[in-house]
Amino acid sequence: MSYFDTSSPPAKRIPVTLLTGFLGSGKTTLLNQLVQQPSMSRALVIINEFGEIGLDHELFSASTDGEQIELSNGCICCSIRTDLAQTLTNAVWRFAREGKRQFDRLIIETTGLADPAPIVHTLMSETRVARHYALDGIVTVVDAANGSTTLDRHEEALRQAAMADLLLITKQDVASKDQLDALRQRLSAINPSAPLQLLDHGHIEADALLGLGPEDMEARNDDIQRWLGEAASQRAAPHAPTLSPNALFASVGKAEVRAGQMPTAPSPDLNRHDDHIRAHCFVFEHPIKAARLEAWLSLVTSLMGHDMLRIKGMLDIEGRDRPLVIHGVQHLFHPPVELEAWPGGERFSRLVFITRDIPRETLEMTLGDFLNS
Ligand SMILES: Nc1nc2c(ncn2[C@@H]2O[C@H](COP(=O)(O)OP(=O)(O)OP(=O)(O)O)[C@@H](O)[C@H]2O)c(=O)[nH]1
Repeated sequence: MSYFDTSSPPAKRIPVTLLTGFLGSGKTTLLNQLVQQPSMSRALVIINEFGEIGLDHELFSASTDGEQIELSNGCICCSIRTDLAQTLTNAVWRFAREGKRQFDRLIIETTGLADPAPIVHTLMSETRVARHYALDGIVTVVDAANGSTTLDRHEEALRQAAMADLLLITKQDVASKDQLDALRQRLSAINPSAPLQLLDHGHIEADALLGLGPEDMEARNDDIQRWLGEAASQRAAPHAPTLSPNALFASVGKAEVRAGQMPTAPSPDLNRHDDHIRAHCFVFEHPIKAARLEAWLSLVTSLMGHDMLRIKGMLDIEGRDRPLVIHGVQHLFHPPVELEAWPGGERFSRLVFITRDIPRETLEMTLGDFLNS
């Protein structure tokens, strides 16, 4: 499949929101609030539990119209992926009346210990699932009081934060201001492209969680900038290391950019526990040759896919007038989306990578080699 081929846009599929977050972070509390809202009235909810007792199932007050299914005795990220695929495939006819599907949106609440990646793979690469469903966004809930400790101790929590399209911080009422500030900074360093929002006992407009992928932003050009992250809206400083006459490189953290400083790597202190996870932003001033970038993406994602947590980009491709938006999770890419116009009239390519244990230099050198070959 070409990363840049927009000739046959996919048929409209059921958008899926993956709701993740560590144990006790507040996922079910949020779901309980969400399903009361009108925009969720035709949502099907799948709750994955770990262990034999379906506690969440009992705590969850089902919406009046929405439906829910419980998957238990395992975690969808590992042992019951096949169950998930089967459940999703069956749901299309199981929740239908007179040949009409009764839901038009799906929310999957994962267990607190789930790595989102295998679930995303099931959604995007299992043919029978991908035919009906499309990932809309990954929403990760982080507890303000325990979040930092959890990120220190649990790789799963780090991956959940790194892969998110939206980060929601819960329990601010029981956290100190210092705890909250430190967590915000840390999350921004781990995943500069995900907006952060505070949640009070799960209260939030459901719409804030929907349409997080580029497809829905086509009509809202300004949101693309947010989707890519503030980091990606910054052109590299004039003296930033140069890849080639055509390419400038920057690796920036949201905090630094917000403060209006020069783009630099996040400070070691901020990232001391998260050394493995890094966000890298590449900025290119001149049009890119599609075949070369595609060959490079294909190589790096096949060699390092597991550690290439997210890839987002808005590209100026040679021969195209409009911006092309790409969006990948590990080695899987959503169909590319062509936007009507360049946001803010600024025509240049931005690529953001959130990686685990992939040094900036590796990306920088190989990308430079491919683009200049
Ligand atoms: N103080 C406070 N408590 C909250 C908030 N949000 C959730 N909680 C509480 O945190 C506890 C855990 O919330 P849940 O919604 O069950 O968390 P969960 O992520 O679904 O938990 P698991 O199913 O174990 O992964 C519950 O007692 C909630 O009432 C909040 O904003 N403030």
